[in-house]
Amino acid sequence: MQRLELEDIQQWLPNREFDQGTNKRDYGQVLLIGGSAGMAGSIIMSAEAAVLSGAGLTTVATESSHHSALHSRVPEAMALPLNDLFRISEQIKKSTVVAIGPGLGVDERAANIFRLVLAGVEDHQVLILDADALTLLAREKSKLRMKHVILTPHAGEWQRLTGLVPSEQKDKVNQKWANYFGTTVVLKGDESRVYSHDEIYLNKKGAPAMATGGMGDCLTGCIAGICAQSEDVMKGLLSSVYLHSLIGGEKAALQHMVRPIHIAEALPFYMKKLTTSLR
Ligand SMILES: NC(=O)C1=CN([C@@H]2O[C@H](COP(=O)(O)OP(=O)(O)OC[C@H]3O[C@@H](n4cnc5c(N)ncnc54)[C@H](O)[C@@H]3O)[C@@H](O)[C@H]2O)[C@@H](O)CC1
Ligand SMILES: Nc1ncnc2c1ncn2[C@@H]1O[C@H](COP(=O)(O)OP(=O)(O)O)[C@@H](O)[C@H]1O
Ligand SMILES: [Mg+2]
Repeated sequence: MQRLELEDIQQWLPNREFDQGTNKRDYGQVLLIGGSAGMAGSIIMSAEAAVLSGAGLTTVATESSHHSALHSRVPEAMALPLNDLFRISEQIKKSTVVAIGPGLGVDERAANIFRLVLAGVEDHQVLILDADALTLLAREKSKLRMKHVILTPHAGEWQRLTGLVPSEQKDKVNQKWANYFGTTVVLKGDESRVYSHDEIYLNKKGAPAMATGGMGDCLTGCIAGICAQSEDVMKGLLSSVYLHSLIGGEKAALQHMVRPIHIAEALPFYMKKLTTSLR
């Protein structure tokens, strides 16, 4: 088991300080899919984190009735209707990272979009399955064929996927299940663990002030945005998990609870501070 440390994350986070002649297309295209009726906030929080962690272009497939809410909170993001499977499928092809699940629902439409994503994502892309996409995966219990798939369950979602109740969710068996699905797994909790094929990483940062709805949705956007700019998917993933908790933990020193959107707002400042001469 390897504990995540600040010195490692400083090396792994994307650093733009010395880039020359780049444009938005050099920093990745993120597609976020979710936010069915009543759940606009989930995918808006993901979008805010993706944009503010530095994704070059962010597109959100969400209920059309949520587009104005999305644009008023995150005008940098583009929007697609959740009902338009053709446009979602076209957007998948253009994406560096696809993240699906926050607020998506688990009805027939959600299942169709989920299948479209599983069929469309290729080995050069990163796929993140969170929230309701994990429930849809649990129904099928299928192995995933793509090279870079990240699952981000909490203990309840992991139980749905594996049948393990939280007290049975121990490292050895968790890693076996991660390997079974053919994915990297971020098992979220007060301490989060990342199970890759051959290593387990422990994140000790964070605080109970982060225990509020939407905190995982924010993490999903953060992973998507950072992985979209990272050559090495695992380094992008590990630095996202650590950074999200680092910010939450530091805010918790002054606050009873921490808003997910405030973690997103802090991302560009922390990324600059941790990766450049400002540190
Ligand atoms: N503002 C919003 O629109 C929000 C939307 N959300 C969406 O709401 C949907 C349901 O999400 P839920 O996370 O409630 O998932 P689920 O309703 O799928 O799972 C919750 C179940 O897991 C169990 N469980 C065990 N350990 C847990 C743990 N550590 N944390 C949470 N539950 C645990 C709970 O007891 C409960 O039975 C998702 O689509 C999610 O993205 C939430 O993210 C909250 C905020
Ligand atoms: N007590 C805690 N200490 C540290 N981090 C926490 C704590 N409770 C929750 N978190 C973090 O908050 C996030 C919660 O994710 P999740 O349960 O998916 O929330 P949601 O679905 O409501 O967005 C995870 O990143 C988890 O690690
Ligand atoms: Mg969640």
